This record gives sequence, C-alpha cells and structure tokens, in this order.
Amino acid sequence: MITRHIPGSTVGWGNKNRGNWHTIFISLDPTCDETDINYAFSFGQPKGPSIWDKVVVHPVTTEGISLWYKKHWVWVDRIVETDSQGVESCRILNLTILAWSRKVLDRLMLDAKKAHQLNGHRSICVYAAKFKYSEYQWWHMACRAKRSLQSIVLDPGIKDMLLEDARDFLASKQWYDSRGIPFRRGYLLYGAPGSGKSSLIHSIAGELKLNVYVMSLSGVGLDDDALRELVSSLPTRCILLMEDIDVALSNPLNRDPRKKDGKPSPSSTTSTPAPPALPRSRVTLSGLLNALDGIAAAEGRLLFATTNKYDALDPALCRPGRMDLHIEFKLASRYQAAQFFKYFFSPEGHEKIQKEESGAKENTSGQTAETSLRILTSHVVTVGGVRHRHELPDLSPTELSSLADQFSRAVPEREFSMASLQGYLMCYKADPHGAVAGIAEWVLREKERAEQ
Ligand SMILES: Nc1ncnc2c1ncn2[C@@H]1O[C@H](COP(=O)(O)OP(=O)(O)OP(=O)(O)O)[C@@H](O)[C@H]1O
Repeated sequence: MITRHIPGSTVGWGNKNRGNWHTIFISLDPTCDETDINYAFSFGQPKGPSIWDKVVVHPVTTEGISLWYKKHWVWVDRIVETDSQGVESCRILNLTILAWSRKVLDRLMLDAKKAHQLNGHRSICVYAAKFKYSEYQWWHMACRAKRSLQSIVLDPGIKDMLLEDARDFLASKQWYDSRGIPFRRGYLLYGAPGSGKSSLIHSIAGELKLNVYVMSLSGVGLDDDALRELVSSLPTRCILLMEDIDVALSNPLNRDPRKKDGKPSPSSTTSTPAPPALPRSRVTLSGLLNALDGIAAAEGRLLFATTNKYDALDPALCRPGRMDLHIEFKLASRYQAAQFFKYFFSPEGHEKIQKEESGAKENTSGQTAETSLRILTSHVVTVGGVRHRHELPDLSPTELSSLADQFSRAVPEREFSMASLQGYLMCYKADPHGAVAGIAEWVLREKERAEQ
C-alpha cells in the first residue's frame, strides 16, 4: 500500500491491488479545502460529469456510485469516519477499477488533474439543501462560471471591504483558535430586491474559490433538527447562503412555538373562518440560532444571509458573532447607473462577459476559451432559439463616458433597481446610443406603471 501526500494540498492518497481489482483511496483531511478535492478529482465537462460531481451528490453518506472511464467500470464510494464524539475526523474516497493494470487509475488521476487545470478554477459548485429520500441533504446543483467582481456595480468601497474582510477571516484560523473564538463569520446583506446581493455572494465565492451551499429556511419539511444536521455537515471553508432569511422567521410562532400551548390564537376565535394557511417552515428562531453557533455548527464557513426586510429580523439573529457585518443594498444611485452603463458597453465588459460565457459553454459544448475569445467584441443574442450576433460600435473611452453620463442623468437617484436597469439595457445590447435616447421615456413609463 502506498500513501502519498499531494504537494500543496491536504489530500493524501494511496492504493492497494487485489488481483485485477485496483483501488485508489484518497483520505481527505477534515480541514481540507474543497478546491483541493476538486483539484484531485474534478473532470471538467465536456468529458461528462466529473467524478467529483457524482461523488458529492452524497457528500456525507457512504452510498457508492459507478461510472465508466475509458471503457473501464469504476466504482466510487465514500467513507466518513467520525471520532468518539461523533465529529467527522476523516473522509475517504475509494475508487475501484477492474483492469489488467492499475495504470488506468494513474491515467484517471492525471486526467482529473489536467481537466481541472484546464478548467482553470473557472467555476464554483453550487449545492442546495433538498428533501429527498425522507431527509434533507446537500445536493450538487450546478457548476457555475465565476462571475467577475467587476461586473457588479455598487457604491465605492463596498465590494473591496467585503472581500477583504472575508479574505482576512479565512486567513485567521490561528488567531481565532488562540483566543477561543469560534471560527465563523456572518454577513447580512439586506435591502432592495434586485440590487446585487446574490450576485455579489456568487462573485465573492469565485474570488475566494469557495463552493456555495444554498438553503431556504422556508423549505417544506425543514425543521430545527434537519437544519442543524445540514449546517453541521457543511465542509470547512465554504459559503453557506441563507436566502430571504426573514421568510421563515416572519412566522410569529417561530420565536417560541410552545408559548401558545396549543390554544387557539385570537384571530381564530372570531366567527370569520381564517384563510387556509400556507405551508410554513417549522424552523424556530432558537433552532436557527443553535444551528448557526451551537456546538455542532461548522467552523470555517462564511455565512451570507440575505433579506429584503431587515426590520423584521430578531436582534438576537443579527448580533455580532452571528451576523458580523450588515450591508445595506439600495436602489441604484446615479453613480451606479453610469458605471454599469460603462461596463455593459465597454469592450472589457464584453470581454469579461464572453469569458464568463465561454466558461459556461465549455461546460456544455466543449468550446475552448481560445475560440470564444475570437468573438470578443461581438455580442451573441438568443431570440427564439436563433442566435444573432451584434457588433458593438467602436466607442472611445471619452464617448463612452459621455454616453454613460447622459444615461445616468436621466435615471432618478435611488428609484430603480440595478436589475431593472440591466433589464432595460438588455433591450439595447449593442446600441448604447439607443439606450441613451430611450431612457427618459422608459423612466416615465415605469413611474406611471408603478403609480397604477
Ligand atoms: N449592483 C449590481 N451590479 C450589476 N448587476 C446587478 C446589480 N444588482 C443587480 N444586478 C443584476 O440584476 C439581477 C438580479 O440581481 P441579484 O439576484 O443579485 O439581486 P438580489 O439583490 O439578490 O435580489 P433579490 O433580493 O430579489 O433576491 C442579476 O442578473 C444581476 O446581474
């Protein structure tokens, strides 16, 4: 049996052979960064779904899966070892292959490595909490192309502050340990819908090479126990995204469900029959707080919670230690409108969009980055399944700035969301002059619509 340590990572691996059965096992240190695991195991598309993609479908179960590699049948299973207190101590991936020679496995490892390098860490994996087979588990949903931070336009300083804070946190494990402070950090992003909260989180995940675990507290059947299980089974170093955190907790029963002792609420004593209640989450506030900072809560994770109703949140949830930074996202300022316009119509913006698109395309069609870079300044629009390519007019930086300035002057301060401005600009994908000419009328129309 050979055990080796992959340099620069926390993944150790070895192999053992029994006749024509060859097994390679990879023991994953519990502090292992998910990207290290990906490094060893991700097979980028278009070769087919990655081994890692398949394996992570059951991130904490030992359920095995099989797949084909170069006409060889490969059996992959996963073992989670726990210590005497039930805390995960080690994860092991076993890959077993039937072949004359174990060289196939070596090739598989090399291919995994090459494919991952080719993929250039261009994507992040998104997992969602799903209720399947009578329990909640993390399921691999998709690999998403990273979104450049530059494509998100906020008021100056916000992005850098958030990114720096998260970077600093991830590099400070020792500092937290030495002071006995739980190694966790929480960010609460709140404010107007369509102002970039989710986009920013995905972009930060890309910058920090962290996978994103998304959950909604209002999920049907989610209760305190399931929530605790989900949170405690998170890997170290990841982003936990709790979307619309107010939704479940707006239920007044959640603060303390036992208070009412099963007595009918005042509204139900009136003669008017109450409308049928919508299915509500069974997560209580205390259950949520326990999941976030109880003994079993995962360490090393970044929590991002989003809400459109900041005032509806309980102060206990928002206190430092749970939500360390609160960041308000407002409707678009004129500054944002101008910057977004410039990004949208600049060749660099297009370049970024093309690169992001090429990353996404590689995942499905096998197109290489080189091919897509050749169409840098053209824009691909899909209408009813037909692709049209629009050439972006050649604008000098001064012209672009001037157009952006005119555009932003027509957009009233803090009245429209960035999502709605994006929606408007999408109608003028390669026509910045048209976008400027039409904006005043669009603003009027939208205002009238809002008043109706
Ligand atoms: N500040 C921004 N900069 C660039 N694009 C933005 C910005 N805000 C929103 N968008 C665009 O608008 C769309 C919606 O954004 P996003 O989902 O991030 O908003 P949100 O604040 O999370 O919304 P909600 O609260 O409704 O979930 C995305 O396609 C995104 O590209």
